[in-house]
Amino acid sequence: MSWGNETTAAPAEETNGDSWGSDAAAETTENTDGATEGGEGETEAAAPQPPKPVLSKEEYIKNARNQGWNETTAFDYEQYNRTGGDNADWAGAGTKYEFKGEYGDVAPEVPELELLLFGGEFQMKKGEHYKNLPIDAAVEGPKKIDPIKSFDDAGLHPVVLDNVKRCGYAEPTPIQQYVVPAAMSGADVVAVSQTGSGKTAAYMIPVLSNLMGKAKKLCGPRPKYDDPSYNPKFSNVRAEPLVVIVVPTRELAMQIFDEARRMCYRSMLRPCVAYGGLPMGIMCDDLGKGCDILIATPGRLCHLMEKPDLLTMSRIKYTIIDEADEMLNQDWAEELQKIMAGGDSNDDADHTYMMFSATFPKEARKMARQYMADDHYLIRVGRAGQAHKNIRQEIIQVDRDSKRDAVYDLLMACDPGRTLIFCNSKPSVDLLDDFLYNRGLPTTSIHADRGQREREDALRAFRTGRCPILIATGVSARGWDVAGVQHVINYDLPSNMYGGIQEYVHRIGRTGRIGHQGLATSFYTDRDEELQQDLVNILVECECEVPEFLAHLKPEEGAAVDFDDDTDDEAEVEETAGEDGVAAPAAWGAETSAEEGADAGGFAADAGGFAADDGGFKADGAAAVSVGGW
Ligand SMILES: Nc1ncnc2c1ncn2[C@@H]1O[C@H](COP(=O)(O)OP(=O)(O)OP(=O)(O)O)[C@@H](O)[C@H]1O
Repeated sequence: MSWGNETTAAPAEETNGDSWGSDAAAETTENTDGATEGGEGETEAAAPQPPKPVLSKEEYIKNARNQGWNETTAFDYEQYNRTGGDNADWAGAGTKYEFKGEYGDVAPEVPELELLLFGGEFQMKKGEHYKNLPIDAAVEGPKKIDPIKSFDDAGLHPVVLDNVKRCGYAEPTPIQQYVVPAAMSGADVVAVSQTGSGKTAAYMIPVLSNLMGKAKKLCGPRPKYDDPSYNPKFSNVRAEPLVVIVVPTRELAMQIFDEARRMCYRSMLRPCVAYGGLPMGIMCDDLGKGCDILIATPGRLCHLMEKPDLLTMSRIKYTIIDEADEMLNQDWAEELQKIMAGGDSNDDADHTYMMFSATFPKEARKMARQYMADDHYLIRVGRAGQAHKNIRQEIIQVDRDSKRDAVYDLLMACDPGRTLIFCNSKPSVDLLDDFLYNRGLPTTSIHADRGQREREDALRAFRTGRCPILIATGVSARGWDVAGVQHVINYDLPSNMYGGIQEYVHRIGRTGRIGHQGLATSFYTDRDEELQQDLVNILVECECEVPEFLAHLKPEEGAAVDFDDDTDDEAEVEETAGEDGVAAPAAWGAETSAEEGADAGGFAADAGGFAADDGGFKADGAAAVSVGGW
């Protein structure tokens, strides 16, 4: 596939990353100064590589075009100071369905908006390797959950069901099968499943469905547009949301806002978004038109909570924390405390809390419990922190000084396609962007020191394929869902200081989403030793090749991988406490099979799957159900 100008507008299906790319990694190691293919011994024995010819800028550009990479797009950074950037709208000001008072129970369709929300050629479609997603679910909670087998049988509000179909969600993913009924029951939920497994819709669908039936009664105030004294400058109302969804990054807030706009289409519920960098004027104007669902980053939300004329949290019924382990991090402690207390609504018995993530280390699990009702559900598909087999992981040993050349060679050896490159520091992002751009590659970059306009433009350029190579710091990329990312490159592996193995799982999870395949290549240097055992464990679990230089860390033939983080002490205690035929809690790391669930005296629940050969799930998943904590 080429990335010429025509291809940038190609439908997502054509660029869905299903190809594993070429054998680029192997080729690269041969091409790269100082980069090695094999073990340390081999490095020492390798003959010195002849120096590479230095090409002129024009020659580099020509080579990049010959390889199929499209034209580079120069960003005029001065422009941001002059005009505020490109002329596209702020993502936070995205158009949404505006329900009018005169509508009856069935609001009319708006074809242009429908096209905008659901017809996006860059919206992700389910991939053909969907059946590779883990299906084993472990559920702990007050009651047995009957997983939903289809959205039609889930008892959803018809408007939500319609919107689910418009999104092209033919059947619920494994995490949705359990979370939808649990959340519809009004219970608190903690849910963990792999990257790209549909956690956003898992909470959005049941929560909006629950509210839609009572929307007329519950919706927050709206300006009195038909009042003769209405004045757009002064007639704004206070935002009184029913749902608050808190996410750690601005880009994720915009993305979840998009999902909320889709699911609220033709309903009375009005979603708004608040994130740092979005001009206060635009944000307040939108909040002032009425807000029922608020998606926000923690800093901006806390800021708004101090302005009671703009926002009250007193009517919140659902508080949802996405990327919960990141949000439970000490860095956010103050904000999270404030948000979870929720102003005057905290004692409201009618208040549901939910937390979601792909990773949930022990420490975060302990903290999460303090916010949840005693009878909350814990729903886990696969192991917490598990990557999945749709991502082929390759680790290349590279000399630290040769990384730039190595990444250039790697890109030039790959089929052009959306590629996300992670560095650990902002200066590294800038330097690498300059280096690759000057070699004719269509790069753009994003990190926390960039202005919001630049960040939005960079992500838009990446999404549309205008700049198919995006270089980023890791933390900002949690949760990103961009169609057609076929390659993730860890230019720097995330050492423990940068989030360690959890961060690695989130980063590589930007590819291989919802049944697509993808490639993740990581450069390993002598500084990455602290990560080596965790890396090998993940590679073995996902049946990826362990490179020769790490082979000594593989578990003995036939031995299970030892994940240090599998169980909670509390869970171990409760394992002996099964009562009335109800199973003890499933350990965090353990796979729970139907047989195991049944043996443990639990309910062996059908995962509600579909035959594997039609691209769906195998119907052999199970849930061990238990009472108590996790
Ligand atoms: N039932 C479904 N059928 C098909 N596609 C779906 C379904 N549910 C969600 N999707 C799509 O799957 C993609 C991934 O979903 P989402 O971003 O919610 O994953 P996630 O589990 O939150 O990932 P991460 O842990 O990386 O944040 C999205 O593009 C979404 O539109």
